[in-house]
Amino acid sequence: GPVNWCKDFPIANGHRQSPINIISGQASYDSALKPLKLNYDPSNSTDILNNGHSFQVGFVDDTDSSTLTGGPITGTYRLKQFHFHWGASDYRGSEHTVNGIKFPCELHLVHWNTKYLSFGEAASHPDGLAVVGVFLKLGAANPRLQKVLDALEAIKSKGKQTTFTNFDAKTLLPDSLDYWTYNGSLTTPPLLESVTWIVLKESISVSLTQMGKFRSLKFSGDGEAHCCMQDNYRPTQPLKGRKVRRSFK
Ligand SMILES: NS(=O)(=O)c1ccc(C(=O)NCc2ccccc2F)cc1
Ligand SMILES: [Zn+2]
Repeated sequence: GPVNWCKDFPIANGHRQSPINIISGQASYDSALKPLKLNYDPSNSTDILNNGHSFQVGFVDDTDSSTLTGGPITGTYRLKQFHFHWGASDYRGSEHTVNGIKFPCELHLVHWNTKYLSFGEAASHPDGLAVVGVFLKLGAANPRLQKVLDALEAIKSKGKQTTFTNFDAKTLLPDSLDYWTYNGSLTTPPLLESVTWIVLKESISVSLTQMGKFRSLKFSGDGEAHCCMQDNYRPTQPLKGRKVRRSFK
């Protein structure tokens, strides 16, 4: 788990590790930050996969049809996948926290800079990746999550994958695209310090029942001892002098 990662990935103790606790009062407003532009083509979604530490919905990323532009980044970043992190209880599960507050779940939309040839190549450059983080807050059932959650029946255990087409990732976003942004890393090994983080201020809702569906997944593969997929979040990491900016007054 996270405590041992530094043995195999010394960058775990690096200077721009993620996630972090966002202290809203210390985030400085930057009027130079542009509005986020997320243009996602629903026909680009391809599959949903249980990769043994989360589940992810994959997108075709061989053209600029599902992109992130504007915001704190320059150029065009392509959507590769989205996935979630969640807890065993409703009081933890998010990776980023706000003023010490944990959410039960956090969505990550992962994009890579098209100035590089592929995601893998981009992941090794400081401006290679951009991840949009969205908090999920306990409340009314979120109908926009339902299609994703219903697909989990088919990918209960590690390594399971099924087709997942015509999904519009934009439907998972809150009304406001106000955000905090800072320079960070992947939150799972290889923990590469190549991510411009864009964490939305507004959350989307998730119900207790829907959280139960996330927790019904298994870390384990078929035939292995059943191990519920939960608490798949990394604890917050030291800021080490980084500045967090905000796009909103
Ligand atoms: N939780 S997150 O920070 O949003 C995050 C996003 C993507 C990855 C990933 O793609 N790992 C595999 C990987 C990494 C580097 C190069 C190729 C890869 F497939 C890991 C963490
Ligand atoms: Zn993630």
